This record gives sequence, structure tokens and C-alpha cells, in this order.
Amino acid sequence: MDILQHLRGGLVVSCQPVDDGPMDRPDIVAAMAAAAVAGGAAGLRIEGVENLRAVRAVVTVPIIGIVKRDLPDSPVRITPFATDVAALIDAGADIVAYDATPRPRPEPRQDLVAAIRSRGALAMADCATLDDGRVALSQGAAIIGTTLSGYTADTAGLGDGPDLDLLGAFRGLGGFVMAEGRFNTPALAAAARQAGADCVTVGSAITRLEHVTGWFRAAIDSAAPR
Ligand SMILES: CC(=O)N[C@H](C=O)[C@@H](O)[C@H](O)[C@H](O)COP(=O)(O)O
Repeated sequence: MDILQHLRGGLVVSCQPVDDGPMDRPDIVAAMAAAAVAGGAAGLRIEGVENLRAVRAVVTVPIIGIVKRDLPDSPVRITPFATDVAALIDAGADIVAYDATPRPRPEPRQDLVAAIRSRGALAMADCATLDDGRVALSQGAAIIGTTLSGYTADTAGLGDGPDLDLLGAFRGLGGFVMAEGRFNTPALAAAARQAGADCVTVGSAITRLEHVTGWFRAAIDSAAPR
């Protein structure tokens, strides 16, 4: 299968339950993933090796794997170590995503890309800025995503919506562009496509029940009866 061709024009569903919440179990993540594929997802984004193994057993679509770690001396959370890269690919990841920002980190970005590619998988760069995307492509990443825009000190405070400007700017770099981060409605996913995204990843709005419930709850709380 040509993975990028399969994902082009499609939807990736990120099945990442709220940490330690009631849905945070490999069997539930696998059920979410199967349901997403039944609904038309072209691919999946899965956190954690155990979850990935459980999902790989029930789907054949491309899987973007990540491991999130909370490190004491670095703000980098998404796949900071090459050892995690190997474990994700062994568990069935076709693509491995990593934090592609220039923030202090335990292992250089270039080494992660090399580790991913040397095992025959594709590297997806989770970026916060245009420069992150440019560097990632020069280092051999196959996919650049807007994943971390709004989540670094330099990009914090962008608001509740997704970063469509970065998406448009990525288009000029020439790589495969993933829209990711706060594409919380079908209309925003369509806007991503119009802005030039090759593919759109949606997480919270589909798979974090607690968040979506909170959005509805807040809307109801703030609405006065007529
Ligand atoms: C910033 C960060 O750590 N993002 C994470 C990356 O894997 C996930 O928590 C997001 O859910 C994912 O990117 C999808 O985005 P959204 O849930 O907004 O559709």
C-alpha cells in the first residue's frame, strides 16, 4: 500500500482517550479505532505501544504511532526517544510522529527521523511553526503537521480555533501536509482541506467524550432560556 496515497484527501482519527479516564484501556481504544474505520477513517493516530498493538489486531488502515512522555527536564512530550520509535514500529505503526520543535530535548530530531526511516516507516513531524516544517522536510520527514501550533511557549494564545494560516504556509513547502489540532467540527475539517491540507486529523471532537461533553455542557450553561 502507498501509505501517503491512501491518506491523501482522507480523515485520520486520533484515538487518544483522556489520560487515566474511564476510556483509557487498550480494548476500548481498539473499539474506538474499529468504529472510526467503520465510519470512514482512512487512518488512525494511536498513543502508546500497548494501545497500538491492540488496534493493529483489528484494523488494516495506516496507523500513526506516538508515545507521550512527561519528562522532568524537557517540554517535549511526543515520542522523544528512538527506543519508543522501535517499539511502535514493532507493534505495527506505519508512520511515527515526533515533536519537531527546536525545544530542549533528550535526543536530536534528526536522530528520531533516522530511527524511523531506518526501520522502513514514515516520519511525521508534529510542528508548531513554519520553520519546524522546513527543518523537518530537510531532515527527511514525509509528513508535516500543524499538531503543536498553540501548544508551545512561542505559539500559545492563538485562540480556540485551528491554525489555518500555518496550514496555508505549509503548503508552500512542498511536503505532505497534515492538518491537526482543534479541527473540532466538520466545517473546520473542510476548511483545512480548502486551505491545502493533504489530510486532516481529528481527535478530541471524535474520541474524547469528556471534552465533547464539556463543550455541550458549557454551551447549555451559558444559554439563557428565551
Ligand atoms: C498538543 C498535543 O499533545 N496533541 C496531541 C497529539 O497527539 C493530542 O492530544 C491531540 O488530541 C491530537 O493532536 C489531535 O488534536 P485534537 O484533539 O485537537 O483534534
